[in-house]
Amino acid sequence: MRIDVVSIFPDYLAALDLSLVGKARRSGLLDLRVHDLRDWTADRHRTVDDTPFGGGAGMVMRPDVWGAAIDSVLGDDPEGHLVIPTPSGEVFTQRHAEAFATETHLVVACGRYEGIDARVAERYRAAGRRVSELSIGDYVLNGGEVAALVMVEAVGRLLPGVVGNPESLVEESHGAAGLLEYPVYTKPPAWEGLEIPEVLLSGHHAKIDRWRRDRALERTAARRPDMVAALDVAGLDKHDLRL
Ligand SMILES: COC(=O)COc1cccc(COC(=O)c2cn[nH]c2)c1
Repeated sequence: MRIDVVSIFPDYLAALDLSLVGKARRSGLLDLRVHDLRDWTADRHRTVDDTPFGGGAGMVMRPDVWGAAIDSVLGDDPEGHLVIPTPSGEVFTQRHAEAFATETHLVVACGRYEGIDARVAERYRAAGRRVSELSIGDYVLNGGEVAALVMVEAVGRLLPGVVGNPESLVEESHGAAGLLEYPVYTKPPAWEGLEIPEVLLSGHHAKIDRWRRDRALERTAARRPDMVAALDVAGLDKHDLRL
């Protein structure tokens, strides 16, 4: 899989040289290329922004510079999917990460200032290309780079061969079950006077699985009522629903 990230702060993406994503790059599983948007400017000052039509504070990123950059990294690849992190986007979820991990080419455009001229997304949609404007959460960042790090990590770790034990990808928060993760424990069995739940020492796997599912349901109900609403109730037996 190829991912191109375009930013005026390419060094921000240096973290992607580390750990699992870095390993995936070095092993060739992930072809990640980071680009400086200013390489596509045509003026001496390498200008990427200008004042907003209609007035208002702040600056808007120019469509001509972004168009040149995206054309260059998308090339004539019909599979290329343009992803634009933005506070006003659809929420990026594990479902998006799973879908993106099956694709061949993502281009992530990192906006700054007040945003990218809206005609950029419009132009690529009109040209029949897939364009996704995605938010990583309800807060405002100074630019799309942090969101790009989030998305590249969430997608990269799902690529076959990146995570040593694929089993560890299955039983996860926001996984297919749509529940939050249950609490986890390791040695020592007693720490600061705190014990671990007895059932986890029982070796009784059916009871352990039930205990974990109950804790996941409890946590999801307490912390993410929105996820409970989306639960496939039909998939839960009466025992689960007693919570
Ligand atoms: C069409 O899209 C754009 O213009 C994007 O422009 C901007 C402008 C400022 C900041 C950002 C970064 O995204 C977030 O802040 C963000 C994403 N998720 N949660 C917060 C992007």
